Amino acid sequence: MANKRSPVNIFWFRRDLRLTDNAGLYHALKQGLPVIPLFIFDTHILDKLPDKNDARVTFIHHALAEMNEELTRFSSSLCVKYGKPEEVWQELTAEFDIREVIANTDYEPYATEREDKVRKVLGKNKIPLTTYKDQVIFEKDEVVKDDGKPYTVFTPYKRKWLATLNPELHLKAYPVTKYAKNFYAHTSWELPSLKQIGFEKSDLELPGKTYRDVIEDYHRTRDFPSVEGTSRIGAHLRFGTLSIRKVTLDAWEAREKTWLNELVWRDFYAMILWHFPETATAAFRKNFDNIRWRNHEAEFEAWCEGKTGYPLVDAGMRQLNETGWMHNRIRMVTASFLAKHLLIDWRWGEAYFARRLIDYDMASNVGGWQWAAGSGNDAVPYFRVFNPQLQQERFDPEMKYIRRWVPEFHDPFKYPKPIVDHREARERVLKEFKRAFAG
Ligand SMILES: Cc1cc2nc3c(=O)[nH]c(=O)nc-3n(C[C@H](O)[C@H](O)[C@H](O)COP(=O)(O)OP(=O)(O)OC[C@H]3O[C@@H](n4cnc5c(N)ncnc54)[C@H](O)[C@@H]3O)c2cc1C
Repeated sequence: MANKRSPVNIFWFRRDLRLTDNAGLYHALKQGLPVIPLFIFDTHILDKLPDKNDARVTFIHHALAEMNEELTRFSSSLCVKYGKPEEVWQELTAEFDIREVIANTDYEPYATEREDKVRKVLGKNKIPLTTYKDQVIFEKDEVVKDDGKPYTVFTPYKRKWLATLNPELHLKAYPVTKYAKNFYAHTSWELPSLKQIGFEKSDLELPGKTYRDVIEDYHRTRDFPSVEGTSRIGAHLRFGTLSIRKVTLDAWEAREKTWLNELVWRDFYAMILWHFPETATAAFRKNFDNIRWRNHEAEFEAWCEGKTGYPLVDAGMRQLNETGWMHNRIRMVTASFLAKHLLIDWRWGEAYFARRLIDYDMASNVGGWQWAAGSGNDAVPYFRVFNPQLQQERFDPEMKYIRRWVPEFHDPFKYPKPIVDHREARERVLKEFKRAFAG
């Protein structure tokens, strides 16, 4: 073990919980000083989680345990702290002779704010904090319009993204193990249990890491919620337990490119949130802020519980509540139903998804919600109101998905009548949207 006062670098894990192909970790180890691998259970985040069996916390804990196991190969272990990051860093600067802190960039507004605070603490001790791109293929201003402004429409963004991509350069793996001998030698740090950080193990099944088997057929199967036609790797991309470079390389090398398109959407929404952080809570199209949302609490509750009387909407909400995941087609249908049929503020729905989705990602969730509500930068036109009945006929024609999640849908004694009439709801929302846009 290195002497406590001999110089070290620290690599701070956040949304990059893996030891392979990790940009920042590679650069940290390559420098030569012993590198302490650090993770902080951030109480600013944990204290706000209402469910003590939150599956995301179980997911992270599981990923940390796996990394710890792998680190024993290099006679090292994770240093895991619990608390407010700015205070934890204060303690770490007193405990170790830190020469540099290295991390991968986290683009969310809270992460940026947190980093600013930590930079101040480190700055007082003259310790630099260096960050690397790892979470996306292209970040910030790497894919922008010819005039240097950010794209706000997906299709031209995608065209430029594809034209900019050099797979040998942008998708190349970082060979972390080449310098693994530089991990700080220390095997006795303990990973706190879930209970020690105030949580319980979630009962939800955590998603697997396989995705290759869906790529070739994705364009045919992706819209049918009863088919296992999508990868379900969102949580692994969210927490970095899979490398976005490796996943994108596999998508790039496949014959069928529809799935690659989805990964570009992910970069697109991350870029939008970075350039327009205010859209996390405000409509991208400003005139949407004039809408008088009805915000009917009992109707919102019925939507959350999957009791709207629209079987496809209810199936989606029950799938979300019971598994922590919902199929993309049904995310669109349920989101549109809340914002348009019920005229409930899209932010209520966004917050509910944020609480329930294991793959919750602020950029994609806000992007998806604003798209469905019509307030987004490249959204579905405001006057297009998904008809849940027609959506069911097209995408769940044999009602397999509905039968799975709402088995009582045909029983008038057990299943509620529709909470709103489709035609009336459509007229109501169009009237309100027109009023809001005229004012
Ligand atoms: C209202 C709404 C809310 C959403 N909230 C989230 C969210 O919180 N987190 C999230 O990762 N995605 C979100 N999405 C996008 C999409 O629904 C999910 O990424 C997808 O359903 C996850 O399932 P999968 O992993 O099987 O995806 P696949 O279809 O297998 O796609 C592979 C990966 O590509 C990315 N991706 C796919 N579709 C999109 C998309 N439309 N936008 C951005 N990235 C995409 C995801 O990382 C996904 O894991 C939302 C969409 C809507 C309409």
